[in-house]
Parts: sequence; structure tokens; C-alpha cells
Amino acid sequence: MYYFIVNPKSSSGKGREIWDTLEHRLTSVKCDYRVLFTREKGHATRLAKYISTEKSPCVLVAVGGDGTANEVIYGIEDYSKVVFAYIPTGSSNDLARGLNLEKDPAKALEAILHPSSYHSLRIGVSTSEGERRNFAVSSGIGYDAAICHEALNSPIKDFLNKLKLGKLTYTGIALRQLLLLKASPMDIILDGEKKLHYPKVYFTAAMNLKYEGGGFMFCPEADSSDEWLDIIVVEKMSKLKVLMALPTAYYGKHTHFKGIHIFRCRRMSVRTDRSLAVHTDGESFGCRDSLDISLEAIPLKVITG
Ligand SMILES: Nc1ncnc2c1ncn2[C@@H]1O[C@H](COP(=O)(O)OP(=O)(O)OP(=O)(O)O)[C@@H](O)[C@H]1O
Repeated sequence: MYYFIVNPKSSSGKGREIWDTLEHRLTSVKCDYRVLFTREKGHATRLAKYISTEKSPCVLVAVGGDGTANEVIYGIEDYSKVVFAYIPTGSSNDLARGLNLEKDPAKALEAILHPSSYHSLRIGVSTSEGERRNFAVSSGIGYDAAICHEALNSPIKDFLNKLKLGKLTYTGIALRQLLLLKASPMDIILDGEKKLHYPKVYFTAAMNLKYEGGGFMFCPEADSSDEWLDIIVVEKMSKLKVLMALPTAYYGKHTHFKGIHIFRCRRMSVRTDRSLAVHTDGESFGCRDSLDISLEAIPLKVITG
């Protein structure tokens, strides 16, 4: 049985239109399915929790942007009871890009109805002050999260999505946030052993997949099926240099810049002297001065083709 959790408001309202086309196909092939529409932030998590506990085993399909996929995964209580699938209808598409999923919704649906390949996706966990969030793509603190926080409430995103230029939202906001950006001291501990102190950090992100922010390949070696988190720390650069490094990150060539560090670990703790924006898969996890990141022990089975 297929359960579809659809965010009709994804990609500034286009999610509903895309779903109507997909549903036409589902009814024509007489597929056994149920659809549930999200009504507000956090609703996809509640729906996924209900389906994965009451209706499993099943295929649980998130239809929306990275935020909807994140909320659905966060709601799955027991990864061994569901197969997860994803139809991207958002603007940043980092989950689909990172897992090499079909980006065209109609083709993605065909792959889900006739699956031939699966991926064991290790899910990341961010915790802070007793709260936790899961992530499939990445979780970051500082500049990258400040961009996400602004994008979540941006009228520019709606406007550019309507012009099919949604990806530009993040570029525009990234430039604005760069002007406002203040570097912060950060203490970073990797696997409880390696202690790092950087006096002027712009951001630190734990990457489960290669891309975040709509295609920035921040950690070119990240592999979500392994037991490692790939970490990027960007520190002690002039803003002009950050501006020069950012476009090269689309191709993963930024790692040669002095001040950009890449690490691998199973656990990371970050401490700062003031609260900074935090994101999980581009969704806000508030502002925090402490953040602990690790990976779930059991992988989630994902249809990839
Ligand atoms: N019915 C709804 N009305 C308003 N917001 C919703 C609704 N359903 C879900 N949301 C929220 O919409 C936000 C954005 O969703 P999502 O990420 O799926 O789409 P997107 O922003 O278009 O895509 P992307 O993240 O790839 O840019 C999420 O925070 C989600 O919780």
C-alpha cells in the first residue's frame, strides 16, 4: 500500500497542481493508495508518525520540497517498518540531487510504482537543549542556517518560484546575509576526541549528502549510506573571499580555499559564545549556542529508481 503525504503549498503553491497530475496517473493504473495533504508546518511529521505506526508495512511517499521530506522522515518511528520514497516538488531539491533521484515528478512516480533500486539512508540527528530534529541532507549552524531562516519567510522566494527561478532565492539571500554576517568563535569536538577552536567561524555544517542550499556541493565526498558525517567549517576569510568561494562550491572546488576545512566524524559537538541560527534540511531549528550531531543506528530504506 502506498501512502502519499503531499504539501500542496510546496514551490509556492505548485505542489497541489503537480499532485493532481500524479493522481490522474495513479487512478489510471488502479494503484492502491491513500493521500493526505499537509495543512501547516509540522503536520507532515504527525501524519508520518500515524502512518508508520498504524499502517505499516507500507511505502510512505513525501511529495513536496526538502522541508516536507524532512518532516516526513522525522515522523517515522521505526525505520524497519516503512520504505520511504520522495517526489520533489520544491525549489532547492538537495535531497533528490544528493540521492540522484528522478527530479521530474511524473518520472519519479513511475520509479516509485516500479522500483528497481534502493538506498540505505543513514539519518542524521541534531540535538540541542533537550530538543532534537532529524535530517537527511544536512544540519548547519551560522551563515548557512541564517540563509535558510530568511528563505523560509521570504516573499522573494514565492515571486521567483512563480518565474521558475526559485534557486535564485538562495543566491540572493546568501548575498544579503553575507553583508550582515558576523564571524563567531566556535569550539568543535569531533568524536569526543578531536578538539578544535576557531576564533572567527562563518558556519559549520554536518553534511549527510553532498549538496545543500539548492546545489552547493559543500562536502563532495559525503555518502549517506556510510557511517560518517562529512563536516565543513568555513572560517577566517574576508567576506570578499567567501563571495569568491561560494560559486566554486557549486562544483565542489571550494575545498582548496584557505579557511575552509573538511572533516569526517561520527559525532560532532559545537559550542559558540552566542546563539546562532541552526537548520536541519533547510528548516529552522531555532537559534542555539550548543549543538550535538550524530547519525541514527538503523538506516531508512529509500526507493531510488
Ligand atoms: N498546507 C501548508 N501551508 C503552509 N505551509 C505548509 C503547509 N504544509 C507544509 N507547510 C510548510 O511549508 C514549508 C516548505 O515546504 P517545502 O520545503 O516542502 O517546500 P518548498 O519550500 O517549496 O521547497 P524547498 O524547501 O525545496 O525550497 C515547510 O516548512 C512545511 O512545514
